[in-house]
Amino acid sequence: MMKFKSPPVNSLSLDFLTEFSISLEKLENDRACRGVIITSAIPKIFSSGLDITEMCGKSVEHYAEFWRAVQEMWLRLYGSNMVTVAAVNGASPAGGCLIALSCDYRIMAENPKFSIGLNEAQLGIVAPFWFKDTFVNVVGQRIAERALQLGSLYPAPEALKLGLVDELVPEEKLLEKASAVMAQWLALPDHARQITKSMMRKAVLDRLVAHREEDIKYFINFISKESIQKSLRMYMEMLKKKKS
Ligand SMILES: CC/C=C\C/C=C\C/C=C\CC/C=C/CC(=O)SCCNC(=O)CCNC(=O)[C@H](O)C(C)(C)COP(=O)(O)OP(=O)(O)OC[C@H]1O[C@@H](n2cnc3c(N)ncnc32)[C@H](O)[C@@H]1OP(=O)(O)O
Repeated sequence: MMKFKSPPVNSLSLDFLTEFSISLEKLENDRACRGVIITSAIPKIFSSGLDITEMCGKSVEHYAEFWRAVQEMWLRLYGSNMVTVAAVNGASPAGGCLIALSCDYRIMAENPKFSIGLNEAQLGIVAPFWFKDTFVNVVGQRIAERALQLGSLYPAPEALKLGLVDELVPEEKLLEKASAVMAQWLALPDHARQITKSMMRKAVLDRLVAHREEDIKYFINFISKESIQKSLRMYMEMLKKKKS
């Protein structure tokens, strides 16, 4: 089990992403480890997505390093040979949703206050093609098209209806259920499951691998625009104001 614990909201900073990728690599190379449950140690928050402060007012070099770390995390998680189960025990916007979408199975606490989705459009930014591909592979083209354009965040019951998560359980049963799902998936021979998983995901993974440097350039060019920086600053201010 991997429990995110980066207060206050498990935002995906460069350090967090680097540590996450290293942990995944270690588990992947451990022959005794066949599966991982991903959840959060922070009440009410699974992950608040990419750390917006990493994308605001930093150097081009920093943006490149940060974006490479985001790519690396996704390539490792989406391409993992292990069984991956997301036990979503709180809010899961944007990059948090990407992590859940990249797992093989998603169980969410049945709390309508917890929402999940790729809300990038609401911040005035664009979900990259590989976020979009991962989303389409889970919910299909039509739902993804609408959800991405509107930057929708769905409360848990709606997320279930759309197939964005596979099931809802009472919060106190979340880990028990995740373990039961893991046992069910691990009951199959690894090689058959792994080859099947790779067959289903390879095209989408290969697309980023083939365009990785180009994608970094796109990101830098996009995020460095003054209009985008302004949108992000306003969004951060809005988050802070919401508190007061
Ligand atoms: C042509 C172009 C083609 C292609 C494009 C190419 C590239 C693409 C370019 C860009 C794509 C970039 C992709 C980004 C994906 C992301 O993940 S963006 C992040 C989106 N995340 C969010 O919108 C979540 C925002 N947060 C919240 O909604 C709430 O904080 C949350 C519900 C998670 C928790 O609420 P609550 O418990 O009330 O906590 P607070 O809101 O009070 O937050 C506590 C403090 O944490 C700070 N914070 C929250 N989220 C973030 C974050 N994601 N990053 C950094 N900091 C965050 C918040 O400001 C509070 O700070 P404070 O205590 O006030 O100092």
